Amino acid sequence: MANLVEPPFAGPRAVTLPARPEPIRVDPATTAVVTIDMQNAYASEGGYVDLAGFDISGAAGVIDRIAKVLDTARGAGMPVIFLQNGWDEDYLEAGTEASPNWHKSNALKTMRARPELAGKLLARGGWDYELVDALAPQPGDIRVHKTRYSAFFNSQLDSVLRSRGIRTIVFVGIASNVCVESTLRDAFHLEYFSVMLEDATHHLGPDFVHQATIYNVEKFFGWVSSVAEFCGSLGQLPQGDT
Ligand SMILES: NC(=O)N/C=C\C(=O)O
Repeated sequence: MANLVEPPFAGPRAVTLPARPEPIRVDPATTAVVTIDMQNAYASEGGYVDLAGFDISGAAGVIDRIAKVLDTARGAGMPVIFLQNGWDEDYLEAGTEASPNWHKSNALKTMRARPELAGKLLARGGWDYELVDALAPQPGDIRVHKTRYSAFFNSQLDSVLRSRGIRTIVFVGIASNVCVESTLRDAFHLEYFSVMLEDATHHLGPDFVHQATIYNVEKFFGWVSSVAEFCGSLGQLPQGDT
């Protein structure tokens, strides 16, 4: 078996999470689950990425598996944080033509190509921006707004994590190759340990981009595990014992 990774802040409640390239000790007292952009935009028919022509057929299974992860995390006393991507209803936060976001955002491009959608995609307050019904936040869960691919950029995420003593992040959500990977890379540079649950994420684009993200995480930025391994390891802790 590969060497165990045991961060020095892993305390007495830490469990061993089977992961690649090595198993890693995960302590619920210093770990949070960060759920990236599980909004109608990214996971529902008629949402932004569906309208923009991406295949979202894998999203339904991911929603079910994330629900299991969140139940297990809450039972173990780990914070659950939901990121929501988008902008204000006037799209001021999206930037102007002087921003690469204006040119690269497929939501903005889709709305420019289809004026009947103007104001509907990723606008705070609208259906597209809302989290999918099956992952409605529970009391104690935290919601954080983000305006670019990395959830750390210009958001409250770093403060929310640091103020709770969080050092390890378990990543789930959509899309593995865009916002999950962007955020996980920034997490590495901010000295967080990151674990991506590969079957609780879904990608935008061909399957090889998902595989490339898995490779990048495993080789350079963190650890890769699965929903079954996470729920099996963290689920063995006494419920509610924080
Ligand atoms: N949540 C994401 O990974 N988003 C990817 C693309 C976009 O928001 O346009």
